[in-house]
Amino acid sequence: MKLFYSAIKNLVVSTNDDGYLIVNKIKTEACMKQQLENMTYVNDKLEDFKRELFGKIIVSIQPVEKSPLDTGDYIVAVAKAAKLMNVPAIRIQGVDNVRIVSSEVDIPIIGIVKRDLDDSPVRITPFIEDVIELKKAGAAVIAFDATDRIRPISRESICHEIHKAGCFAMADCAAYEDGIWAAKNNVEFIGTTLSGYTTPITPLEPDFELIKSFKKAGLYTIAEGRFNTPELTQKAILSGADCVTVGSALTRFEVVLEWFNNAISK
Ligand SMILES: CC(=O)N[C@H](C=O)[C@@H](O)[C@H](O)[C@H](O)COP(=O)(O)O
Repeated sequence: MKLFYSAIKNLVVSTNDDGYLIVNKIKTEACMKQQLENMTYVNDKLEDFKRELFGKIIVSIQPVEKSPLDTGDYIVAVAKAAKLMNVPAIRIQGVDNVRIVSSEVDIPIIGIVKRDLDDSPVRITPFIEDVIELKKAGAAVIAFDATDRIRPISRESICHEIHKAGCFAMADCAAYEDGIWAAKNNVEFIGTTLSGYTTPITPLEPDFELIKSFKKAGLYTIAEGRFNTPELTQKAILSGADCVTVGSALTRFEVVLEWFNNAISK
């Protein structure tokens, strides 16, 4: 990721693969022009993508595990339907699923890998290898757990690796501080994904206060987590979200069926 490039007189300041600053003398004017073009290209791509997402629904396609619907065919079919409905991006779990969807559907993928670790509560994209494999599989954005909890690899390293791979990063946050940390680390997209999932009890409602505080801090905010009705997604946008990710309500058949069953058995 060449986002950090900047030209100062006849010097180019960049970061190497390990995140260290390197200062190079510009040999020719053409070289300087190329560096600036690279920087502009990445920034333009980001701004275009942010505009495409703005005010829209991202669809998270993560079927219930071990369900008959937990198949590549189902995920691809939903991705194709999403594309036909002009959905600007989809969120996919698992390297194989990202690979099959990216080979069959032309739609930006926010990729994640979920793992259940013995020694850490962090589940979403905990390892460097996950980042590398998601990139290879075709993810445009890689989301990761951005909470400050015990974890195998630091969130700084994960974030650095995502940018090094040439992908945009999305921080799955549980609290305001996570979003601020992410913004300081040049994370492009800030999500409310983990709010309510780092505490013993998950509230029924989504976290509208977190959306408001992210927006107030000037962060590009993706509302995610329990936006189960059109009314809640509308309230997310009115609270300042740039876009909203919906998963269960659109793609988890068994979960939705249970909502209906619970309603009539009361
Ligand atoms: C907490 C966690 O692990 N969330 C996951 C993140 O990828 C998914 O299980 C959710 O389905 C997704 O965030 C969309 O949310 P909802 O299904 O509530 O619309």
